[in-house]
Amino acid sequence: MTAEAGLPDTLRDLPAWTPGPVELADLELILAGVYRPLTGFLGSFDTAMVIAGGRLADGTPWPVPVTLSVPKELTDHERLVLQDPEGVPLAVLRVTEAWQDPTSHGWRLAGPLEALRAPAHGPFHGLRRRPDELSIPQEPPAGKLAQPPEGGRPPTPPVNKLVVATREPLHRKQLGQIRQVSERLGATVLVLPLLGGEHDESLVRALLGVRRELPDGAQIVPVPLPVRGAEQADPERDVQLQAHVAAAYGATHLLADQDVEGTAVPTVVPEPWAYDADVEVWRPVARIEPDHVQAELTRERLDELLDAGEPIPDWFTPPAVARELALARPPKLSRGITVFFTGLSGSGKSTVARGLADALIERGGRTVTLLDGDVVRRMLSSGLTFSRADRDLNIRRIGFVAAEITRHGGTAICAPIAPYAATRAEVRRMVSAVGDFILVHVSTPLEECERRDRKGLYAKARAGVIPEFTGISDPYEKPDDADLTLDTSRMSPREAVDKVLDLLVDGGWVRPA
Ligand SMILES: Nc1ncnc2c1ncn2[C@@H]1O[C@H](COP(=O)(O)OS(=O)(=O)O)[C@@H](OP(=O)(O)O)[C@H]1O
Ligand SMILES: Nc1ncnc2c1ncn2[C@@H]1O[C@H](COP(=O)(O)OP(=O)(O)O)[C@@H](O)[C@H]1O
Repeated sequence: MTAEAGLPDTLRDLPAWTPGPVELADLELILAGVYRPLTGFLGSFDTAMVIAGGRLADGTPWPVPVTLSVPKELTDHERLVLQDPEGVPLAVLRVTEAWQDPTSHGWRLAGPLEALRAPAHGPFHGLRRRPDELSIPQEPPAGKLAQPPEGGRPPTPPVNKLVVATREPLHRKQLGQIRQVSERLGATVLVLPLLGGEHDESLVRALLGVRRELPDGAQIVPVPLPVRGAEQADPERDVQLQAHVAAAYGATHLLADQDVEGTAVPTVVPEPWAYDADVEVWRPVARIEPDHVQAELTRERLDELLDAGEPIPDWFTPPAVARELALARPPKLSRGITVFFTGLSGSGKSTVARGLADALIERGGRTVTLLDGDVVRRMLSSGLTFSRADRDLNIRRIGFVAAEITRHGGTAICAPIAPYAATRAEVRRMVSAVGDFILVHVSTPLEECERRDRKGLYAKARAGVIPEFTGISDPYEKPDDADLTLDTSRMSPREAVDKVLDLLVDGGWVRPA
């Protein structure tokens, strides 16, 4: 890595691009040597071979396509600066191939990377380590040192290293299993929190909170390894990638839920454990008396307890972990939520949204921000037109603000037309990552909206004075994923508001009146 200086003169004229979150994580791991033998992003042939058979073109096993998407405009340059989301240059890509993905037809660039600067890390940056920065050699666990042969050099002690790569906190069961496996293998333990979710800091805190319950000397090193997109989300290949990462960090074994063949280091699947409720300890199922009661807390039950704000039992997880679970999934009554109205102009979105905001404020207990279509157009999105691109940008801006409000436990009520399903889905994804999202389709028929014509816009649209008018000369894609549908030609505004309130009360987000 070069020193923290500005961009070298020779690179200033190169085009720059900010890769997506998974690609940035890949870039960091390539530069850190964690993805060796990869030295850059893959080309079309390597990618096809990896997808088809889990091997690079030269036969080296590699589980997932590590590729870089770019807009077409960037495909005819020899070099490209890759930067972080704040625009800080991280690396230079020497382009060896520009290629088009055969399925999505999106453009990709391949080629080796040259590091410019180590990526800046936020919270817990002090824990990050590249493999070459780990404190090696590590001491073998006490009692495992072989005796030196007489007169000869002492042999290097066989040191096993168990890597536990996880996107979830460790509960009492997993902690017991890790202690058992590491003892059996005579292994030191390295926990790799796999970052890339909305609750990264919470995950790291939850793992630091159980440090004392891990085998002595266990290290915790966060590694950016987000879950890949749907088309690549294959649990076996994820384990294989984790095994590559583990190998780079010197692992001899990787703890896994399932045995996977051909991994870079062997996987170890712990034997099943359960809570022996009679003697109040976790232990291997095989060692629980047949007449004893075994307990487990399912994921569904855990979520129910968290949603209701009820305590997580101490037998299941240590208090430090329970605290983090509650922070990552707050009780529904205080969890952030976005209620997103969509529908034609004049369908009643603003009227119902305003009525809902008033009702929630009157009840108390929730902070409310109303992002009405017209108001947003004046403030956040002034200057935007009603072209498809501008409407999408407008909705994304609303989604961004709504997601921030939701992240901080607020209630965002949005009421734009939002005519395109794909953009609405994008907003649903953004918000759902940090809280809850409810889509309300105000499905009032066009004829009724046009009859109301509160602002005289339909008349102008029919006369051709306003072009690209939704429902007249521009499309509206009806949602098929609405959580509630309201046809306001058949109900009063009060009834419409009550239907949304009922949904919020039934779902647990709002206290019954
Ligand atoms: N061409 C065209 N098409 C649709 N609507 C138009 C247009 N020109 C102006 N208006 C007025 O703008 C309001 C819709 O803005 P939105 O931001 O909600 O639209 S979008 O979601 O970006 O499509 C909409 O307000 P509402 O009636 O509250 O929906 C209209 O008053
Ligand atoms: N049940 C109802 N819900 C909402 N609006 C209604 C209803 N019945 C009649 N209206 C009237 O329809 C018009 C809807 O306008 P508005 O709320 O601004 O719609 P939008 O925001 O979708 O453009 C208002 O004049 C409102 O009084």
